[in-house]
Amino acid sequence: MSVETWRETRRGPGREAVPLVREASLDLVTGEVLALVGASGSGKSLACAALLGVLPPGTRQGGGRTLLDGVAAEPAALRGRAVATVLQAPRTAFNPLRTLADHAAETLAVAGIRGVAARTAMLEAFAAVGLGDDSRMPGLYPFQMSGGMLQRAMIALALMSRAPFLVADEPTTDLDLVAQKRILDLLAGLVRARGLGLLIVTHDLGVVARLADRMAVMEAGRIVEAGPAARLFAAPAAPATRALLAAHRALHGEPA
Ligand SMILES: Nc1ncnc2c1ncn2[C@@H]1O[C@H](COP(=O)(O)OP(=O)(O)OP(=O)(O)O)[C@@H](O)[C@H]1O
Repeated sequence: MSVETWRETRRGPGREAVPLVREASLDLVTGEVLALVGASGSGKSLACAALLGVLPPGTRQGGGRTLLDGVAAEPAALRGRAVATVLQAPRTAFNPLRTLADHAAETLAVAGIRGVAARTAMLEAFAAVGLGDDSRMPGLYPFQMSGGMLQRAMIALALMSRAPFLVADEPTTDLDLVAQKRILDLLAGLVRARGLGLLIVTHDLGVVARLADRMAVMEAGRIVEAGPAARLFAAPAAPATRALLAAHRALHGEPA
C-alpha cells in the first residue's frame, strides 16, 4: 500500500502566485517509517497538508496527485480513513467542551464502529497507547490532561480510525524531553506491532536515526534527496542533507 503526493502550492492570487512546494513526492509504505526533514520553512508542513487535503488559507494546490495502491484518490477521502494524523500541538486538536469518550465515539463512528464494539475498541486503543490504567480516562476533558497524555490520546484516536497510515507533523515539539522519548517509542512500537506506515516530520536527526527506514530531505519546497536513512547518514549527496547532518553533529559534539 502506498500513498504518494506531488503538489504545487502557491501563495497569493493569480499571476503573483509563488510556488511553495514542488517536486515533492512522498511514498508511504505500511510497516515503514519515512522521515521528512529540512530547514524551517522548507515546505514540510505544507507537503503534509497537501497530502491530507488541508492546505491553510492563502495557499492553493497547483497540481499533483495522490495515489492509494496506484489508484488516484482525493486527499479528503483518505483523511481519517486511510491516513490518520498526529499534530504538533495536541491541545488545539481537541474540542475543549468534549470528553475523550466523545472524541473516540466520533472517530469510531466514521470507521463504522458503534455501541459495545466502540467502547471495546476505545479501551483497547487507550491501552495500546499507555492510557489504559486509569478508568476515569474516557470521562476526562482535554484541560484535565497533560500535553503528553493528550498526544497519547491523539495517537489512540488515530488507531481507532483503523487508518493504515499515520502522518505525524513534529509530534513531540510541545512536550518535555521525557514525554518526547515516550511518544517516539510509542510510535515506533505501533509501526512494528501494527504494521502502520508512518510519515514523521521532524527537526531532530537523532529521531530520524533511531526511527526512520527512509528519509526525504526538503529544501526550498523541493525534495532534494530521498532514500534509506542509513545511506543518507553515511553518504549524504545533496548540500542540504550535508548541512543538516553537519549541524546535527556539531550540536551533539560528534565528529563531522
Ligand atoms: N498559510 C500560508 N500562506 C502563505 N504562505 C505560507 C502559508 N503557510 C506556509 N507558508 C509558506 O510556505 C513555506 C513552507 O512552509 P512550511 O510551514 O511548510 O515549512 P516547514 O518546513 O514545515 O517549516 P517548519 O519546520 O518551521 O515548520 C514557507 O515559506 C512559509 O512561509
